[in-house]
Amino acid sequence: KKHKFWETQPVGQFKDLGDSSLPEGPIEQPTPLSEVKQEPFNLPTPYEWITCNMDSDEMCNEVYALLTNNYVEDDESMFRFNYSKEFLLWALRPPGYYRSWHIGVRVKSSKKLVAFITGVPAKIRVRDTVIVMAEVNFLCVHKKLRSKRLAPVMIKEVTRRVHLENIWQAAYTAGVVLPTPITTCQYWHRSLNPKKLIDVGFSRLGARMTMSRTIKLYKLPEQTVTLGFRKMEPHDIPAVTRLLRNYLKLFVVAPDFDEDDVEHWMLPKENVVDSYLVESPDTHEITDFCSFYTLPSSILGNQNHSTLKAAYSYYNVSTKTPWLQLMNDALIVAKKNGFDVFNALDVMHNETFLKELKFGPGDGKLHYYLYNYRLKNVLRPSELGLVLL
Ligand SMILES: COc1cccc(CC(=N)NC(=O)c2cccnc2OC2CCNCC2)c1
Repeated sequence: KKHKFWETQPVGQFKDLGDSSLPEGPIEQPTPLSEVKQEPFNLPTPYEWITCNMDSDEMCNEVYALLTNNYVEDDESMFRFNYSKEFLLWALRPPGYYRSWHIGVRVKSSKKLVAFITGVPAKIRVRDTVIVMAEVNFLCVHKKLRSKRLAPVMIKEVTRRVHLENIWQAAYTAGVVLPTPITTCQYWHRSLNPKKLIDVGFSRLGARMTMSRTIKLYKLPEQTVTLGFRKMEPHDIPAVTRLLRNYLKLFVVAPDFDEDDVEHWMLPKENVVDSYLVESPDTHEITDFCSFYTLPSSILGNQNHSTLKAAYSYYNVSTKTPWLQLMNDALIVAKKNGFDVFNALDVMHNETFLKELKFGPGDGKLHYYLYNYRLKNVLRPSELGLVLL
């Protein structure tokens, strides 16, 4: 039976897809906190829950090792996401985070960490309503424990802990189709180091293309071209917040960032997130913004390379600098910082630059989901203003 678990959950069900009588909004009403299950769900006997204190370097190392060896791989199992420790600390400790939402499963006898799931709180606007949701991420079960039905109980446990904080909605993504996507995005890749990408099998040499012709095709200038293009700094937080809030209004689902959020999510952090802006030389107005996060992938089984250094497009705003020029400057700085590839989803206005800047379509899709919130219609990716890590 497909989706045995998801058919028991308050999510849009495939059978409801045609039913326009169902209203947009929460599927289940909040329950009184006294009625939320107070004790953790039962795990199979050999396992126990552990709340992962990411402030502990030892625990952070264990989480890092579990994900490095057991997290998401591409469809051909050639690459595996290799989130860094500093990235995980950034991703899991935003303003207002709950340590209790960093959930591990370990073997009672050996104390070995064998599974993980997380939530972080986020203010997300859906049309005109701002809702505090949990962004659920990093669901990982050790390769040796797959198909033991651990994932459903981990999802129920993170949901229970989210409910205990009086939060009733969540947002998450998956590479697989579950009931029911609010939108399905195509991912795109822009080669920055085409020789390495072809060596490791990420890309293939185009038909009638030589390696030197391919290198030439993807060549980028040494310097950015936009006057006033510079790294974001702390004093830019108010202006970047205004720019982002004004831009994200355009989308049906988007984060409702305040200055504390912008400080955490957008200020440059080495090896984690890069952000640049365009400050008009005469008026000193901040007119444009671009950002990307650092998510390397382990290369599985290649003699010459062990890591693919990938940049992932994050939030970008163009009000004066043309999209093509702004994003080409982002590619230029990414190349200068040693990234091998620049990835982007076809969300927001990204489709305006993807083809022109020589992005190629990836071979997979990323589906977005809301938990306990029904949308009347599926969204186009260009109506989505939310990028999850
Ligand atoms: C290149 O190494 C990979 C290692 C594992 C999986 C994939 C394919 C893939 N599944 N890619 C994405 O999901 C993806 C492609 C473009 C932009 N963001 C993405 O995912 C983000 C957002 C969701 N959480 C993972 C990172 C690629």
